[in-house]
Amino acid sequence: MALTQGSTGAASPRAGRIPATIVTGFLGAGKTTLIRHLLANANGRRIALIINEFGDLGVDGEILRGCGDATCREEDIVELSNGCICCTVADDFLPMMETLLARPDRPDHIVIETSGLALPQPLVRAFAWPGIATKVTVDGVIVLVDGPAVEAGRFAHDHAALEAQREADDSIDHETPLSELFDDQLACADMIVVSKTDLMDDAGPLTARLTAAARPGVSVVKGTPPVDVLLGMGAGAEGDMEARGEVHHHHHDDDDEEDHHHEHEHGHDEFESFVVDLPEVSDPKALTSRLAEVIAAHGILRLKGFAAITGKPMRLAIQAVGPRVDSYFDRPFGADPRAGRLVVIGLSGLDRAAITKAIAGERAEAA
Ligand SMILES: Nc1nc2c(ncn2[C@@H]2O[C@H](COP(=O)(O)OP(=O)(O)OP(=O)(O)O)[C@@H](O)[C@H]2O)c(=O)[nH]1
Repeated sequence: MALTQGSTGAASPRAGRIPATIVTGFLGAGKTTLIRHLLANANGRRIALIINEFGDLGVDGEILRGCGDATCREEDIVELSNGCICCTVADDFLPMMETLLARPDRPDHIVIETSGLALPQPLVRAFAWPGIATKVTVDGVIVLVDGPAVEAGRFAHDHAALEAQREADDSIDHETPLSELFDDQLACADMIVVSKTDLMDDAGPLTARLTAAARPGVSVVKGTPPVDVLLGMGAGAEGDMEARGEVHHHHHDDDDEEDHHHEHEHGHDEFESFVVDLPEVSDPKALTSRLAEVIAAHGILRLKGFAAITGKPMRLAIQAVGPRVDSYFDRPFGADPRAGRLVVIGLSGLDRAAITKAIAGERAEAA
């Protein structure tokens, strides 16, 4: 493959740059689902996958490794487990990219799944850094939008309504970071994919709203677009940051572009996540209804992981977004210990002890 040549640095600036697609979107918007679709339909492209986990449990990596697809090779999945990319770009992301690019079997395409709470802008900007800019280009930023959630106003992006709300009540501020994050995601998008439209009566009004909020010419699509639509956009996003809401808020008159610490007010401290170990359970239905109760009682935004069910060789994958709990058997435990793990994500202030207890209560009940 041509890309492995020219390592002495004589290549022209554009030649041989590996396209990288960034997949972003809120918690549970469907990023992992879209990436599985990409991997399963890669059509011979070698895709390297970078996953920016939120929290300390590599659940998305586990889910993707569980896909059993031959194109989904273990060594092609790299996890960044230090949380928000924008805080760890220099220490974590850039060295990892350099390692990836130094491999003899360089990928044809790189796909990066950001954690549901990271801003895309700092990540895109990292591609303009020396040492990376000549080797990789951002092919496109795909923003997943959870159709039913946004339609229900859970991640409102209507500034006028929000300002009115803030004027009325200064104490409401945990909504602001969510809406800002949402706006920032939309502003950076090359394509917006609305997921879960199968659960909506009519996605038309939401699609129209998103089209109006996005940059001109950005397409808003429903469901699962073909891979050739998702990859190969050729956006060169790292060279186009002004158009993408880069300076939209915080410290926009600060010239020191490399001072990432000045951009920390984007709200990821408003969230927390923790891991609950889950011993084998006997009744999967009791488990999922228990989890639904815990989610409702504690305002949990996202819960995912897997469980061991007595008598079943397969892991029970568990996915909850808001009140909806899905479960399915994804793959055999194999050599892994037969025990479950769940990552719990919510706004800061989760009552960890009570949640852990409530989830363990299931164990006592089911036994
Ligand atoms: N009904 C329906 N469910 C979907 C669709 N897309 C995704 N889901 C479900 O929504 C849940 C979350 O999907 P994921 O792909 O894990 O979302 P994610 O954005 O990767 O989640 P985080 O990484 O936690 O932010 C899973 O249970 C999916 O099966 C869709 O189009 N329709």
